[in-house]
Amino acid sequence: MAIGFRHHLQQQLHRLAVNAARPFVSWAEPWEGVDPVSFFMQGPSCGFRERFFWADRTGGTILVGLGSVYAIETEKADSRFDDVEAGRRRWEKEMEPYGAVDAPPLLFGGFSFDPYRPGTDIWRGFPAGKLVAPAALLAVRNGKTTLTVTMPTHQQGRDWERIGRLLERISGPMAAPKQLPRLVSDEEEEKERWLAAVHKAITSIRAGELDKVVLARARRLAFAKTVDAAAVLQRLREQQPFAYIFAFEQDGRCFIGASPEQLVQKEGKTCRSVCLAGSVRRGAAMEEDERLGAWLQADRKNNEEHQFVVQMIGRLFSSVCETVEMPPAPQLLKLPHIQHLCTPVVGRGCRERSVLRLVEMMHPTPALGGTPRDRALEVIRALEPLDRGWYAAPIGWVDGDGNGEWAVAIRSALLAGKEAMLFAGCGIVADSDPDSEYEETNVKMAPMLSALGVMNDG
Ligand SMILES: C=C(O[C@@H]1C=C(C(=O)O)C=C[C@H]1O)C(=O)O
Ligand SMILES: [Mg+2]
Repeated sequence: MAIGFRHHLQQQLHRLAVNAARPFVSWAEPWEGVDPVSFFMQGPSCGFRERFFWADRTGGTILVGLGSVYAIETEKADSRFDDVEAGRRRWEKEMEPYGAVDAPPLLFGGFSFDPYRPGTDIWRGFPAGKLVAPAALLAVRNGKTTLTVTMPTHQQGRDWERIGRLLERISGPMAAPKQLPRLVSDEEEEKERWLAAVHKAITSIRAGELDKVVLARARRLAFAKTVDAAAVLQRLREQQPFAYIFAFEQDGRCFIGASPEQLVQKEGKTCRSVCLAGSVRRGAAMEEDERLGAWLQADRKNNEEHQFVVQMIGRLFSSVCETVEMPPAPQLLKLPHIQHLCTPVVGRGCRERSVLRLVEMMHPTPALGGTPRDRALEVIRALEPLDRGWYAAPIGWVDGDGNGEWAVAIRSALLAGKEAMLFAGCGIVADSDPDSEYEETNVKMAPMLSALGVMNDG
């Protein structure tokens, strides 16, 4: 079956390439029975140096990409969104899609949190902005799986060889992801220093210098062996069913996570977002859990944290959409380790053509930066010693029409060889208590710790 399929694909692409008027062609073909994580796993052994994984909150859309046939990368802080959007438009013109119409080729991408802050070596390969068109894309939508292969028309050799290998391997018996290695060290920023930074932020807020700022901290884990991204991905999929599961890997460095937070989705003229801020842990028994949830919904400090996000996203959607709908009071979003205040927002009659424009306007929302935005970014630069890299920044995909979905890359870790760097932050407002905020960041690291096999929470 694999040989027949491979031949068929190659013939289609060859025929298209010969007649194509544009520099790239793609062919999409239904391809049932392939597991997305197994597909992801095959990347390195087939010679692909880039891998991408995306599953939306419902698990209804799963996108897995291997390789890179077209990439847009920018380090320009002032123009990064323009650069990336210009690259997307160029892509739209240079690309001829054929085959199954419901599976168009797309670009995976990500941005750094703060391009004005000098980057450190740990985030090598993760620039201020990047979009990549994979050579092979596996897409699961509405229960149907398709493979889309994208090739430059002038030269198909190297990537074609890799795809041939991929088709061969994926039809054979599947290996399981590697076992997770043993933890050998665990370092974090000194707790007292972080608490002092939070204390300073509270003082500035009470002095009226700003309303809210999000401060983050990191934890560096070292393992006895290399951490297999596919194994972590598999566990995240099992353990975090209502989160966006994402992975963005290049040259063996993989940024991975399970984020509950949608930044923005655009589908035609409809756009959606979720305001997420205000948190408490889950209770051990149902009664305690409900009590904590009711406390969160009534708590003034958490509601204040939340309202800054609602105001900003509501205002922004109103400026680009004809109508905006949102519930009058926040709902509870319950995840395995944590519960949040949550306000979904829907905008109709959106005037922007590309989701990337919406990403640009929205990042960073007060859920990850603060209010007012510029003042909060200054406070983060002054008080946070961390290089956030792509943590707390937009990650997602866009297609040739400008539709796509982006999440905020939180509950995440950067995997590099035997090391994993975990990140978590929390919204500081006038009524914050440093010790409770510290505890909140611990709860937010639990999903990644559990996926890495470091925390056993059954
Ligand atoms: C910053 C993070 O989470 C954000 C902060 C929240 C809060 O402070 O209550 C809640 C959800 C997220 O918007 C994180 O998980 O690292
Ligand atoms: Mg909070």
